[in-house]
Amino acid sequence: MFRREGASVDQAIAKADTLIEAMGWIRQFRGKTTVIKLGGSLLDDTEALRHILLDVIFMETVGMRPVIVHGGGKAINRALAAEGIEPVFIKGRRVTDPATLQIVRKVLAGETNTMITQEVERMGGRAMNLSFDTTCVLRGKKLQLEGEADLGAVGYVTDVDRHVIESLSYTNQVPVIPSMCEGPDGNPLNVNADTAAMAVAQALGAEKLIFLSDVNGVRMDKDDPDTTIRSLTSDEAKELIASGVIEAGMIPKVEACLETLDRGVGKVHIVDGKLRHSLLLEIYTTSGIGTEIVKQRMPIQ
Ligand SMILES: Nc1ncnc2c1ncn2[C@@H]1O[C@H](COP(=O)(O)OP(=O)(O)O)[C@@H](O)[C@H]1O
Ligand SMILES: CC(=O)N[C@@H](CCC(=O)OP(=O)(O)O)C(=O)O
Repeated sequence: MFRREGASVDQAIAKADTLIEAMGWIRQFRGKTTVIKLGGSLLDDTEALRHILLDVIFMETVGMRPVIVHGGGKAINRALAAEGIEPVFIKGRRVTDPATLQIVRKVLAGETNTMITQEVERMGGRAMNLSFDTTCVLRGKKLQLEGEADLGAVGYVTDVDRHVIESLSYTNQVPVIPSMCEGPDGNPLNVNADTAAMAVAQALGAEKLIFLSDVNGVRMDKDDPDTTIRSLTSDEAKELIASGVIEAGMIPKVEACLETLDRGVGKVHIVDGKLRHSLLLEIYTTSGIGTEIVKQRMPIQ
């Protein structure tokens, strides 16, 4: 005879309660675009990546419109080392000579882009790679940092083909975009992935831009997770860059946040992608997680 187990019914009710609780924030973000920047620091961690992509598939399934922009700095460094090429960075940007550019293209627009897209599909989602080599959606110009040496084939995005990206979102596919753009002469330029994500978020009028990295936000001591700063204003962030507290790969990330805020987005978050379900936590908790950067702090009433 069939007998219901009390405990399993209770569990099922708890799960149903969770779904109902989620309804508010699903409604809030349904039909809205969230740009997720996936740092190369995370892409090596298969478990973390799997959980992030599951969150992305969930978001897409409930009608949010996630768009992935990814880097791959660590994988590029490995591929360069295999060829005996020493990486050189200026203010967090890779100096990109022709040999380096070839490797960046193979790793970013080729291997990494394909791997993320295939992983989404393998887990039951639908994704489309919008790589420089397949469907180019980012165009730009060569970047020259003020007072710094020539960076080579490094660019910044000036034009985003939002119609291609949106048409994928509207047909329930997750666009996956590597951080390279086409220069004015039709040749590829290497773009820092944080700045590429910023450009995409602005062009799409995204509701949110989330930087997923391997750290739980901006820290006073970059090696000490207990020194994470929960909230920073633009001015405070600039001071931390000037004083050297924010360095290396965190510089372009924070600069991208500042520029996004300057264009009218209310808040940008830097979140630890290794924390399980960090994406969903970021979206449905009021205070968010990681470091939030705001233009100005609201006065306490
Ligand atoms: N003040 C800081 N707080 C946190 N991380 C920092 C800070 N300054 C430098 N970093 C470094 O920035 C790294 C994140 O940037 P990056 O390596 O480019 O990551 P991603 O691949 O996610 O873009 C961290 O792993 C950390 O080593
Ligand atoms: C110009 C420039 O620096 N391009 C970056 C692109 C990849 C990237 O930004 O990857 P992360 O997100 O892992 O840092 C590079 O070559 O490393």
